[in-house]
Amino acid sequence: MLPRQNSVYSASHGFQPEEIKEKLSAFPGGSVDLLKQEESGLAVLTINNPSRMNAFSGSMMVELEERVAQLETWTQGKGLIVRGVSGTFCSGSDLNAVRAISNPQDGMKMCMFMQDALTRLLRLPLVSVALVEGRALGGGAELTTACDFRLVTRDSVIQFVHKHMGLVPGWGGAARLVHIVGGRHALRLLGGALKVDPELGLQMGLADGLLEEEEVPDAAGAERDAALRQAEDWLSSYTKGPAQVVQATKRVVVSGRELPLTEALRAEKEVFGTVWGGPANLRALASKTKHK
Ligand SMILES: CC[C@@H](C(=O)O)C(=O)SCCNC(=O)CCNC(=O)[C@H](O)C(C)(C)COP(=O)(O)OP(=O)(O)OC[C@H]1O[C@@H](n2cnc3c(N)ncnc32)[C@H](O)[C@@H]1OP(=O)(O)O
Repeated sequence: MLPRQNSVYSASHGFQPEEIKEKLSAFPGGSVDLLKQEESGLAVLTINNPSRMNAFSGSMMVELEERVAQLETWTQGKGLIVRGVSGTFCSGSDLNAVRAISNPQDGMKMCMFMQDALTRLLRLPLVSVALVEGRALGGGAELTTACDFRLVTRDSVIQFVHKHMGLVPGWGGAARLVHIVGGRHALRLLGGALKVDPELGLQMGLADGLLEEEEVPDAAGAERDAALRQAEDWLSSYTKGPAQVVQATKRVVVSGRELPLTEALRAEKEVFGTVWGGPANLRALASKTKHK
């Protein structure tokens, strides 16, 4: 069974998605926008709540899950860029909503909901990039870890501020961070609530690339479009070719990342069977080209 088909939680954990959605929807504001480019197979997921530094309201958490569900069924999808508007990535949960659901029961429900949504985001059979412009704080820092790669701009800061709030990550960010940078660096970032600038991010392996500012003729809007274009160019190196092959590639990596070896090998065999002798394989064999 490929990991993507296993939700993190079930009813036995008290996980009732519809009930939690209803509760979260009581905290409106902002949006999570999805733009799918059918021709290229690239999509952009935008965290859009500028008056709140792109903090996640309750309704935005619900929208995030809905967008992930849309992407889970996108058979022609190959790549995904996650970004925020107005030069900020995301400042985590909306603190107004957090205050209203600060009781243990509601906190656990929000935690399970966001862990499930972000785990499914990372498991998407698309190559995903967090385009980190400006600040990514708290849950926003956790969101960056729910993408395969992180590209940062010169002004970016990723900070797991949870300790300052008497918390630990609740959206799965700690578990993913250990996988990305290792236990020692994860303990430094969480225990010290370190501000990760591009240099530190590249040094620790949290950042996969630095997007240098491009000379652009006019307003900041064009500058941000330049960052998106650079991110798309970077991503295109990994999304060339048929969607079926790109999706199969991500699936075998997800299996290898999450499953014990024997299960990962069996999952790999399953995926291998979907592309062996497939159209792309037969075309490549027919062309007899030597790959550089
Ligand atoms: C599991 C993790 C999860 C959780 O525990 O549920 C969390 O993520 S908890 C939240 C963690 N995030 C934070 O603590 C960040 C809080 N925000 C800030 O530290 C600062 O706002 C900033 C992001 C560093 C920006 O500072 P600055 O440039 O000085 O702007 P302002 O502070 O004036 O913010 C502008 C405007 O945005 C509102 N804002 C910012 N962040 C949030 C937020 N997380 N929730 C709600 N509102 C937020 C801020 O209140 C300002 O609004 P106005 O006061 O109405 O102008």
